[in-house]
Amino acid sequence: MNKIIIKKFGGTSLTDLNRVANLIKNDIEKGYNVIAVVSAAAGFTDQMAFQARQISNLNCRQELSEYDVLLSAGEQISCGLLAITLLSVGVNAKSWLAWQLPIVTDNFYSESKIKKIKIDHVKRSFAEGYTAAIIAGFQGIHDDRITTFGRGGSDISAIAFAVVFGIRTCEIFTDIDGIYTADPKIVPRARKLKSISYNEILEMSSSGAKILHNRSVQLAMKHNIKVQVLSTFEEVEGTTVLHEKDVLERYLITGITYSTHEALVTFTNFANTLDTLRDIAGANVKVDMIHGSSFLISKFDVDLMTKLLNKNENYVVNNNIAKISIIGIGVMSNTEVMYRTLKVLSEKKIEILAVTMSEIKISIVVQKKHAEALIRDLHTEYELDV
Ligand SMILES: Nc1ncnc2c1ncn2[C@@H]1O[C@H](COP(=O)(O)OP(=O)(O)O)[C@@H](O)[C@H]1O
Ligand SMILES: N[C@@H](CC(=O)OP(=O)(O)O)C(=O)O
Repeated sequence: MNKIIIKKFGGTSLTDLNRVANLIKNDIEKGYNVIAVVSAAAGFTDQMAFQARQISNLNCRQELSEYDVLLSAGEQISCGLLAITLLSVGVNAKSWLAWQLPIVTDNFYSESKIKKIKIDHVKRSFAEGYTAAIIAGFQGIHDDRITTFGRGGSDISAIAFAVVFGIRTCEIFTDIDGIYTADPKIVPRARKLKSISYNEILEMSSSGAKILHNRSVQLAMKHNIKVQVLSTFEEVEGTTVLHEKDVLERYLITGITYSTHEALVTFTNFANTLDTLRDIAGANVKVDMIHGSSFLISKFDVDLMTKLLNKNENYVVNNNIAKISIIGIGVMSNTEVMYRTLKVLSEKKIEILAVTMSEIKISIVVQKKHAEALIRDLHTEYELDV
């Protein structure tokens, strides 16, 4: 059997099927077989999620199971369209949905984890002369029901296929030519990184950088898979994700990210805060950055929290906040980073609503209206601008 290459195409790439098909065809002409993991076309999953949330808060398992049926639809469309495009340019391609292989997961609808992937069908198809296997990303099955892995989860599918096929490299194709020190849509002078460590990109993706799903990075790190982030539209060197010891460049700060997906909840009666936090955590709501009598939760969980706290009115919810994270190995032990961060905040007269630190990340919560300019100012302060 030919050697296999794994390529994942995100939603932003699938707007140009001919380009994607050409990238796959080039590898096949060089003698490889290709496993192409696909997402839904950009915006499709968002639109489905929006429609579902107009109908329901999706608080019960049965609804979440149906939500997964809906959310996984876009990947099926991409599979069919890409396979037809490949066949039309002479590539012997075949598409595979999760149930056909199968990709077996646990039963946590909308946040499921892969337990097992059966690869016999794909192997057999290559043996029969197919050269491209198009796999629907982001989806699995549990007891004959469709599951999904969490938004952005087709990166997880791609790395999982690299693991089960024993392939050491996984190529992630997107609309940008690599990982930058900040989102270039916000910081036009952001710098492209040649390489980045698993730990740093893990912190970046957990703190709002969309570029890779954090669980895909964990999986790649665990199985020693080199991840390459590449552009679908430009043939240039991308960014490689690897172990810290193999990273070439080193800056004081590796990247700055921001997220507006959280709400800041502040209790006016501090005495109740601990009991309340216990109840919230017991209801499976993730609590982040506890700061005095304030804490962060996902905006999606605000309704659930409000229901849990129906008798308690001693709190306020602020939805107009942003969490800015400064990431770099050893940021906490280097006092210079905190000094320079506080200097920028005080010069710009920006109030800190909450702050946390770890050895690799400093996160600060500020009013959302300050966030984008603040990221640019911090980026300049740390001499990251190109
Ligand atoms: N540090 C960063 N480096 C590169 N891109 C970033 C970064 N932070 C955020 N992004 C954004 O991530 C986008 C790619 O992610 P996404 O839209 O989910 O792609 P895909 O559809 O391929 O999965 C880029 O267009 C870019 O705006
Ligand atoms: N279509 C899914 C899965 C995914 O991974 O998408 P993308 O690769 O475009 O981020 C989503 O939008 O969440």
